[in-house]
Amino acid sequence: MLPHPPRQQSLAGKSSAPSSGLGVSPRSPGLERRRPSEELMPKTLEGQITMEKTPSYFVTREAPARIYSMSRATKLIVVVRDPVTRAISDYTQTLSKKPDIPTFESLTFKNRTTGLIDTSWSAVQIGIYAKHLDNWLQFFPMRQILFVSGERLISDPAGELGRVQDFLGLKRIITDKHFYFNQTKGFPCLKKAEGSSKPHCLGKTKGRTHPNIHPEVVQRLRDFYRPFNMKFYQMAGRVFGWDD
Ligand SMILES: Nc1ncnc2c1ncn2[C@@H]1O[C@H](COP(=O)(O)OS(=O)(=O)O)[C@@H](OP(=O)(O)O)[C@H]1O
Repeated sequence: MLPHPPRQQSLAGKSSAPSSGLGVSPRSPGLERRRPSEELMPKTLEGQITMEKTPSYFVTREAPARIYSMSRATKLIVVVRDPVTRAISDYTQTLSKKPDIPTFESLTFKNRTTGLIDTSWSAVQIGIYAKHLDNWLQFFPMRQILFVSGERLISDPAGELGRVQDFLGLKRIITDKHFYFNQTKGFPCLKKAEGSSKPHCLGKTKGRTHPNIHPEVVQRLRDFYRPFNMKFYQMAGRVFGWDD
């Protein structure tokens, strides 16, 4: 027998495997979190929400049809950030695992002289959000998709999570009171971790220092993404302000 379909799905970011989420999930009543890599999706009972997080789904061509055939009522949450910063972040993550890879600049351009961008490089490709969203809209209406601003998640975590809770039809349990800004980490952290009375920040792999990229390269990428960003704002019904 197939497991009961999850009612909620979350897709964002870089990694291709299901992962434990952003670590900011004080337990809401009825919110279950499991890792499908470890066990099958559990049955979802009345009043419960089942959640799964696989960042690469957002950019996987087959994912919308597969999720739709499992449950067309699935709600989708995607964290998006400025695609230029995202590409640099993606590169930084790869570099930390494989220090011998070519420079960011050489991977970005197909032809450095003409400034032609290599759109087949995944770090560039993933940031073309409008294109990926198009795929999802073939199956799911916009009202079932929530885009969370990666920038606001840092500057106003409670505000962004307020939107998430509303979208899921949950009471606003996570508020400003749950966060503090950790100066050392340079990011918001939880005052109390789940099931503990101690503060909790995300790990060392979140919030790494990015390498300095030549401003000309950054500008060329900004110009490249601008039209896609504009299209994306229109489709998503929210201006993320990446080109201000
Ligand atoms: N509170 C808090 N603490 C630390 N980091 C935070 C936080 N909120 C958002 N971020 C941003 O999350 C980025 C890492 O998320 P990833 O996209 O790599 O996650 S995942 O691998 O897809 O699970 C990470 O990107 P980098 O700065 O490039 O490391 C952060 O900018």
